[in-house]
Amino acid sequence: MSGGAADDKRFDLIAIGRACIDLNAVEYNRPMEETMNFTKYVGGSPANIAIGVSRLGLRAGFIGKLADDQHGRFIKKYLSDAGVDTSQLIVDREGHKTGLAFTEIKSPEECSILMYRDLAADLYLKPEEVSEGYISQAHTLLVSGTALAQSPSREAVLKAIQFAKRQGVKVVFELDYRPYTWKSAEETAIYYSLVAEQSDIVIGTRDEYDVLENKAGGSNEETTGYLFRHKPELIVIKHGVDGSYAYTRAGDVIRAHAYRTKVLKTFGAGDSYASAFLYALAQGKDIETALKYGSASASIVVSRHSSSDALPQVEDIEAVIAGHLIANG
Ligand SMILES: Nc1ncnc2c1ncn2[C@@H]1O[C@H](COP(=O)(O)OP(=O)(O)O)[C@@H](O)[C@H]1O
Ligand SMILES: O=C(O)C[C@@H](O)[C@H](O)C(=O)COP(=O)(O)O
Repeated sequence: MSGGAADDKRFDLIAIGRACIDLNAVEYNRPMEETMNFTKYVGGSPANIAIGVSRLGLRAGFIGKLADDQHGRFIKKYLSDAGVDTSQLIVDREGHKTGLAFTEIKSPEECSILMYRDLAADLYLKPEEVSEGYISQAHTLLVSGTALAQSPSREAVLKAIQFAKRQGVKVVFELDYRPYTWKSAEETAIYYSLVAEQSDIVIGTRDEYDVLENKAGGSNEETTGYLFRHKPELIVIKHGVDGSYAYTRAGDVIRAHAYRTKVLKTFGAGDSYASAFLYALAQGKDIETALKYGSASASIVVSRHSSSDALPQVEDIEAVIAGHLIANG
């Protein structure tokens, strides 16, 4: 994955999946039952990642489906203003709705998300709405695991991956597991492993890899031993505030620490991490540096209110890395 001056590609990264609305509690340190005010932001993991890489200077596009309503139009404008190409954002004509995520900030350690995703428009993206020509214009296709939860979005994503492989576009799989939309653990593991085995890079938390492998308490060694028998060349496994590891097919293991910060809430960490990590790789930085970019970006976002508006600029990330305050280090 690389950008650069003599580049015949139009995009560094195209993300596929959901673009939704986050409603983040304005009153902190309170249960949802007592929260009266929420601020509206664009949300949805792949949308956040597209916004994140665009804010860092990469050329990003998005493939997805939006509700034909005020929320859908808000999302499209926000993505477009953030520099993300929205030409492949299809407007739903069948009455489906924008997915909503209400966030609860009980304490900096205790956050949760209450999702309203019945009939969410993003899950109705159809295979015939995915363009091979569009995907061919990117270095990287970023796939979100949640988009595999239901048909026809599932088939649309599988087709996008087929196109990417045919066009020599790298596939990055962000596991992005949201239990709400899946029917069973077995179903999730089948589709997660199917896609992970075909991807060039896989990014997820330790818990998400356990979902992929349909077992509890798995180890990074078991996960990498399994996935390196397939396509992946790089596997990133995140362990929350305890940091993260990158494993390469060549056998390197690189550890990154989390950066210490004043945490407001924990959600948004994963999307900011993925966007800055992928940005750094696209800039040709080594994996150790890319992990630092991801960790630094996440430390910034967990100290701010949103997961999208809060995504940082390159200078903010580099200032954190230069400041070098490591959590649990
Ligand atoms: N409390 C925290 N303080 C600082 N950085 C954090 C904190 N929690 C997570 N991070 C950073 O965000 C990264 C991703 O967090 P994690 O919780 O594993 O992912 P996700 O948000 O996808 O569940 C971690 O590897 C770490 O660098
Ligand atoms: O992914 C969603 O639909 C909600 C997100 O927009 C939300 O901000 C969030 O939970 C981000 O999660 P994370 O980056 O995986 O922590």
